[in-house]
Amino acid sequence: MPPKKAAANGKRKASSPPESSNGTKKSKTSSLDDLRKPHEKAQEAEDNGIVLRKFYPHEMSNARALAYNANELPRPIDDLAQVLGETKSERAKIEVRDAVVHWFKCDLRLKDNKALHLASEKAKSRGVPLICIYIVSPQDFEAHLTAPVRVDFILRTLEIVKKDLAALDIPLYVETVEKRKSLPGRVLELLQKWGGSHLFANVEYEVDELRREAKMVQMCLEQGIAMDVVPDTCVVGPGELASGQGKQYSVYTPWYRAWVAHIHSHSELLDLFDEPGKNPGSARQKFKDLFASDVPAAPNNKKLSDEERKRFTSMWPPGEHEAEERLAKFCDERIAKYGEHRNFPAEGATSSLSVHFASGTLSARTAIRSARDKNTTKKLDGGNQGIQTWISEVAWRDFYKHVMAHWPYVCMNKPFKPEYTNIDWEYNQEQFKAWCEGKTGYPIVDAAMRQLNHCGYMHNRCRMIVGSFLAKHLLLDWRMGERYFMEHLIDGDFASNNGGWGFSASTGVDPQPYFRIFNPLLQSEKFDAEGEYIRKWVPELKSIEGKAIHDPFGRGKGVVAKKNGYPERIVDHKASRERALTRYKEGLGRDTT
Ligand SMILES: Cc1cc2nc3c(=O)[nH]c(=O)nc-3n(C[C@H](O)[C@H](O)[C@H](O)COP(=O)(O)OP(=O)(O)OC[C@H]3O[C@@H](n4cnc5c(N)ncnc54)[C@H](O)[C@@H]3O)c2cc1C
Repeated sequence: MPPKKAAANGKRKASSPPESSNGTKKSKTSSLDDLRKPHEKAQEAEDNGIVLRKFYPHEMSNARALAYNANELPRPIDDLAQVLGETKSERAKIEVRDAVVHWFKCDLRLKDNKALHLASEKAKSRGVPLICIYIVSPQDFEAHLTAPVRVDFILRTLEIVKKDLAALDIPLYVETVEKRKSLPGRVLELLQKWGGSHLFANVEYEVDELRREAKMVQMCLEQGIAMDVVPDTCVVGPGELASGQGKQYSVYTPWYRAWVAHIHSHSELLDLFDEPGKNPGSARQKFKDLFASDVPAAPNNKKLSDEERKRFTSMWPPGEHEAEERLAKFCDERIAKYGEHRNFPAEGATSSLSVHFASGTLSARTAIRSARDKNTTKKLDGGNQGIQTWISEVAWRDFYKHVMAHWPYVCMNKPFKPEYTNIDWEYNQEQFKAWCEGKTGYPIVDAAMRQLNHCGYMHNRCRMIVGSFLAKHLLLDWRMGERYFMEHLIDGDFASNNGGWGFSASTGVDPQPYFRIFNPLLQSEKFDAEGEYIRKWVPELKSIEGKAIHDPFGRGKGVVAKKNGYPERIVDHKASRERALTRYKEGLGRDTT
C-alpha cells in the first residue's frame, strides 16, 4: 500500500482524468452537499433491509460513487496507507516495553501469518512475551451479516488456536465487546494494562475495518503504542498491479496475467512466514489469567440450535491443521482433474477450502505455493491444466479484494456499475421466501438453496445459477440475495460474495452483459445431467427418473412431484426473461443520481 498524499482541503487530488468504473460516465459532482444526497431509491433499499441504517448512512447517490472513481473522494485504503506512512518514523522510535500484542481477526492460524510472525519477532528481539487477542464483537457480526455457522466455525477455531499457542507459552485472550465503537478503546486499554508497546494486525480490506484501523494507528500513537497493520490475506495486495497506462484493472483476465507475471518476478511473494517462537517461560506466571480465560459461547444474536451445532461441527472441522490436511489431500487426489470436473456439483471435485480462506485458517500464499509445487513446471500458468485452473480460481479471491479496495462503494451497498441502481427491482417477499427455502419449482435452484441452508455452503456453479435466477427471473434486488448468502454461508467473504453477485446480476466488474440470462433448465441438464445433485437435495423428486428430473411438471411427472409436495414453477422462464430484458434496458436508460 504505497502512501498517497491528500490535498490540503482533505480531498484527494485526481491523479488521472475523472472516469467512471467502466468508462461510461463522468462524475457530475459539483459540491459536497450534492454528494451527500441519498440515491432516489435509498428508502426502498432501507425498507428492504439492504442498507442497515442502524450502522450505516442511507444509500449514496450515483454521483458520490462516481466521485470515488474520479479520485475526488479519498479511498479508505489510501487513508490507512497515508496514516501508516506519516507515522512510520514515530512508530519506529517506540521502545518495546513489557509485551507485544498480535490481534487476530480473519487470520486464525499460526503458520504463515505475517502480522503474527512480525509480532513474534518484535517480542523476541527484546525477550518479552507475545500476547494474542481476539475480540468477539456481536455488533460487528450484526453489521456484517456474519452467518451464525461462520461465527460458530470461528469460535471452534479459536479453541484450537488457543491450544496451539499455549503449547508455545503464548496466551490467547478472547473477550466479547458488545458495542463495536468501544472496540478500539478496549484493545488499547488491554495493551496499557499489559504494558504492551506494539500491536500487530493484518489488513482487512472492507471499508469499516480500513477506517477503524486508520483511526487506531493514530489513537495508539497518542498513547505511545506502535500499531502496525500489514498486508497478508492476498498473495498480491490491492493496488500493487496497474495497467500499462497506470490504471487499476477492472477486468479479470488482464489483471490475472499481470498477477501471474508479478508473482513470477517477485518469487518472495510465495515465501512463507514462520510460526511464532516460544514465549519466555515467565509468561505463564505473569499472564496466568489470560491462559485461564475461556473462548466465549456464541453471542445471543448468532446462536445455533444444538442440532445445527452438531451438524456443522461434523461437516466443518475447524482449524489450520484440518485446512492443511484438506489442502494436501486435494493436491494429491483431485487438483490435476479439477479443470474438467469442477463445474459438476454432484462430483465434489472442488477443494472446499473456501471456509478456511475466509477465516484465515489457510493462507492464500500457502495454497498457491502448494499447488505450484505439485506442478512439473513450477509455474503458475504452465504444466498441468487442473493446477493452473485452480490457481486462477484462488486468484479471483485476490481480484475481488482489489476491486473492493479500489471501488470502495461496492462495500457500501452500491453496485460496481452505479447506474444499475436505477433498475426498478422487485421486492416480492413471497417469491423471495420461495427462493430462500428452495421452493421455486426449478429443481436445480431448489437443490442449491437447500444445500446452502443445510450445509452453510453451495457449489460455485449453483451460486451462479441461483444468483442469476434471483436477479433476472425474479427480478428481485440482487442485494437481497447477497445479504441472504452472507447470513448463511460458512465461507461468507464480503468481496467474493459481492463479486459473485455482481457477476450473477450483471451489475459487477465482469463484462457479463445483462442480456446473458442463465437458463436454469439448460444449466441443470448440462451440469447435473443425471440429476444426482437434485435427487440428493430435493427428496420430493427422488423417484423421478431420466430427464424429467430437471422439469417434472413440463415433462410429464407433475403428478408425482405434486403428490410429494414439490411446487410448480413460481415464474415462467420465457416471460421472466422478457421482463428482465425490458426492465434492465429501461433502468439503464434512466438518468438518476
Ligand atoms: C453469487 C456468488 C457468491 C459467492 N460468495 C462467496 C463467498 O461469500 N465466499 C467465497 O469464498 N466465495 C464465494 N463465491 C465464490 C465461489 O463460489 C466459492 O469460493 C467456491 O464455491 C468455494 O468452494 P471451494 O473452496 O471448493 O472452491 P474451489 O473451486 O476449490 O476454489 C478454490 C478457492 O478459490 C477461491 N475462489 C474460487 N472461485 C471463486 C470466485 N468465483 N470468486 C472468488 N474466489 C473464488 C475460493 O477461495 C476457493 O476456496 C461466490 C460465488 C458466487 C457466484
